[in-house]
Amino acid sequence: MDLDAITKYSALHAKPNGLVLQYGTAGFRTKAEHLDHVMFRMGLLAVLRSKQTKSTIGVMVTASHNPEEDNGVKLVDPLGEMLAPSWEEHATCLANAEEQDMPRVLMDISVKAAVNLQQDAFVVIGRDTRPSSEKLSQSVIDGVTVLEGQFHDYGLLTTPQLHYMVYCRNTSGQYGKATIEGYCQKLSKAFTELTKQAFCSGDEYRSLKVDCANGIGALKLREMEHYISQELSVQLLNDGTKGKLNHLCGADFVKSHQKPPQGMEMKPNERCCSFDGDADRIVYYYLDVDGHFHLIDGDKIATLISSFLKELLLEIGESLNIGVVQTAYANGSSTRYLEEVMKVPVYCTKTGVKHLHHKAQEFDIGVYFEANGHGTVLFSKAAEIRIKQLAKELEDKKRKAAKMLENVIDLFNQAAGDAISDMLVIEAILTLKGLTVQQWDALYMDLPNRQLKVKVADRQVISTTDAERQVVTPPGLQEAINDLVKKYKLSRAFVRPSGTEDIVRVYAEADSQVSWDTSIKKMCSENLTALGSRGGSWREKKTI
Ligand SMILES: CC(=O)N[C@H]1[C@@H](OP(=O)(O)O)O[C@H](CO)[C@@H](O)[C@@H]1O
Ligand SMILES: [Mg+2]
Repeated sequence: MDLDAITKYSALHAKPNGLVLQYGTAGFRTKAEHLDHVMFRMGLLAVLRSKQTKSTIGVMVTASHNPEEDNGVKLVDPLGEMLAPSWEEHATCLANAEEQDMPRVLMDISVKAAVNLQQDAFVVIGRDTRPSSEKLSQSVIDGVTVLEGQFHDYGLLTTPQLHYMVYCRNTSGQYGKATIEGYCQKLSKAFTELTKQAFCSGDEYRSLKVDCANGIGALKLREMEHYISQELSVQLLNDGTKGKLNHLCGADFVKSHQKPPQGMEMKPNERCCSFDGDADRIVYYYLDVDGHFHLIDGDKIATLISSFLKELLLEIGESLNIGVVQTAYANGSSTRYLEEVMKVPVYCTKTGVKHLHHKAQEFDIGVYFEANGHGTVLFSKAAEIRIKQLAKELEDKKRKAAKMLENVIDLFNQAAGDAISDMLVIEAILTLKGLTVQQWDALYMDLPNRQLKVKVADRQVISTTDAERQVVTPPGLQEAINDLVKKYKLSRAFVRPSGTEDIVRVYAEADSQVSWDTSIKKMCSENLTALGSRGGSWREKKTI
């Protein structure tokens, strides 16, 4: 390690004194102007991680659904997964080291993690469409180069596409070709094969309006468009030609405001969807004939997908185990429907896709989605081999079902939740099952629910257990929630500190009772105000 060169180049990406950031659920995220040193240092860290794992490591420059002025960065591990927790800690230490200490901290990390500095390193880089992203990704490259790592800059990519590239490169192309063309070809081939099997694919199944949040999703869906145009016509809105990234549009806006994005003209019963700013989340929605807005979130996406997979497994008569992974934010109706009607086991993990992804790896087929629309399906290697074998051995209807499963495996991005891939899966399932968006929505009725953001002096005084569903500290808070919950039917409430914002999140759901709403607010003001609350605002989903 050439410490002189590192010191010299680091000075060109100097850290503002006193700035402290944490590698959180989604990497580092803050105002773009504070991130130059973080990018340079993440370039350095990616080289160390690459040397340690003897694999290609990814660096994605994006702040997903945050406002355009923000930016962020996250590292992608060898099989396209999120960075390992011990390296998240290294990332935080390195980003926060004051300028003069940085080379020493870097050395410490390489010693602690037993990095062989003689090993070659290779880093791939992608970025979203934010005005600040190009310059910031250049700072990542500076970090990689000063440690003599090699790199490939993919330029503009969706976050899941970068995960895909990393996965492809570390499996010698077995997962697919590590190019945009390879990505489009793999997905479109699986999509075409699948939809070919449909009996009915009338016009209503063939067109879809997509709100691209004025982000990278628009560019990448355009590239995919001509590969799938025979089967599906997509109309792109908020494609970045006029509006501002994530402003009044995108999956996060639609999910949290429960209304259509700006720029989307919807006819009754027309199927529409929204991507978020880096195209790793998707939600669907429509207006009914009375003009009421209906959101179809990650929970209902997981339900549609798992019921389809279960039917195919029944058809081929193979007892592969299937599990659905959710977080505490999943609507109680979805959990009940999956467990009681579909008889699928459901598991709850902490918030953040890395937790869901990890749990989903325990099953032959692991379906995971956050309510906000981030998710995918993972197939174990053994399940994949078995399905491929059955697609050759079985006959007639069984063979057809096995072939469909084979294509479904290829259509899902198994490295990360992917709006483009999920959209194609959903469109294929709706076509194959001959379902309209209303029929899909009618699988179950969401319980009315609320989310509240409360500012407190120090959100870390709240600690939780049981996948964040129970409060441990401060004392008394869980008892207050228990007292409240037992008075209402089908009610559930929990409080946890956010991992991405300086706030505490309160979630509550119950069947329709006006007083529940008032009671929850009262509980919050009595218990959270004691923590130095600075008030909060309800995000309404449905009126109780
Ligand atoms: C309730 C909610 O939607 N929480 C989001 C949000 O996490 P918080 O820790 O709740 O701030 O951002 C995460 C990263 O994007 C996402 O994974 C998660 O689902
Ligand atoms: Mg995102």
